[in-house]
Amino acid sequence: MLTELEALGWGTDFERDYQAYLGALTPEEQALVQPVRVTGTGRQSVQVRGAQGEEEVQLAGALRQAQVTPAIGDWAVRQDTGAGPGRLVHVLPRRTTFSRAVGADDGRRAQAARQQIIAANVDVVLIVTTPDADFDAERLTRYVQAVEVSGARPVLVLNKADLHADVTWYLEQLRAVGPDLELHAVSAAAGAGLEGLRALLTGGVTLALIGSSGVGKSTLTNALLEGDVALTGAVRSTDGQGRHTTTTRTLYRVPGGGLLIDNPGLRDIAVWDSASVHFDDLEELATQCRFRKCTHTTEPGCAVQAAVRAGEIPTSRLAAFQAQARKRR
Ligand SMILES: Nc1nc2c(ncn2[C@@H]2O[C@H](COP(=O)(O)OP(=O)(O)OP(=O)(O)O)[C@@H](O)[C@H]2O)c(=O)[nH]1
Ligand SMILES: [Zn+2]
Repeated sequence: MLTELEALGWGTDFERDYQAYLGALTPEEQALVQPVRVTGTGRQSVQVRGAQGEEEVQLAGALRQAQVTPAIGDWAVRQDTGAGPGRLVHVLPRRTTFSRAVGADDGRRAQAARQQIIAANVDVVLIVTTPDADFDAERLTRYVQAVEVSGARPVLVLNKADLHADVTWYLEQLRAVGPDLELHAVSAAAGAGLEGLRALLTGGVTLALIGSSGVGKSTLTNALLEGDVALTGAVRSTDGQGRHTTTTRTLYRVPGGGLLIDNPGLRDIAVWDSASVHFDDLEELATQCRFRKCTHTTEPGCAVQAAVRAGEIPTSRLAAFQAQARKRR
């Protein structure tokens, strides 16, 4: 049996970072905090879920000052405030991130450009396509690369398989896109082939869907969630000062297990900028390399190479990390 936190995607990596955070607190302070996952985001507040259930919380002043913006899927630290809703005091390092540059072309200083995280800690991304005029193997290859760079695992899904008696040609094309990738042919509308996708959602796996408009992402989401959600659930509530607030919940628990993020920004893969990915996990690992200026190529005692060899980090993600580091030098 999974604990409530594990069912939300909690694991040893987050536990380690959380313990490190606790280490800097007094025992009195430690007693006031719990880990929570961000399930919805709004202008002034975020929706979180932890062992105690779901709640809307405010950001601590220190987080605002540091311009830390919790993203959907983030693991964060909630602190009791004594009365009323809690507040978020810390965001744990992200394992995977999808981000895009914002503010770069709004006519103001280029330095004002910053990264907006679209989603954090996604484990598996379904790249959805259809056996029709939308099918484009080259575009699918770019999707696969973008997903690998984020640190998540891409899975190919041919939806609307019911459109043809025989989809063999499409499946062959998809196999060529990623010979090692898991591949599923489904019909979301007919509910066919969904067992294979449900099998991906064991434990606390977090899934997201991408693909062009009209390939059936909403239909697939509804099928996986068994119509169990008020889709694009706007959560209206009243904060500690009696103000009305709205957060948009986009991380859902799937009835049979696992979690699903359905986020408009994530759908719009056209705006993804792989040069702007964050590498919190790799930067943290690099602090354990024997040499401070390790390039993570052939140095002995390289913690990053060790993680790649252990299969914890995809090679493509390390390559993207090194390319970004070269640009900075
Ligand atoms: N034949 C067939 N049609 C499907 C299937 N799944 C979805 N559709 C239809 O395809 C159309 C688009 O489906 P959506 O789920 O809205 O697609 P989407 O990817 O969410 O589109 P956006 O919201 O624009 O990104 C709808 O008319 C669905 O009924 C399927 O398995 N077979
Ligand atoms: Zn190294």
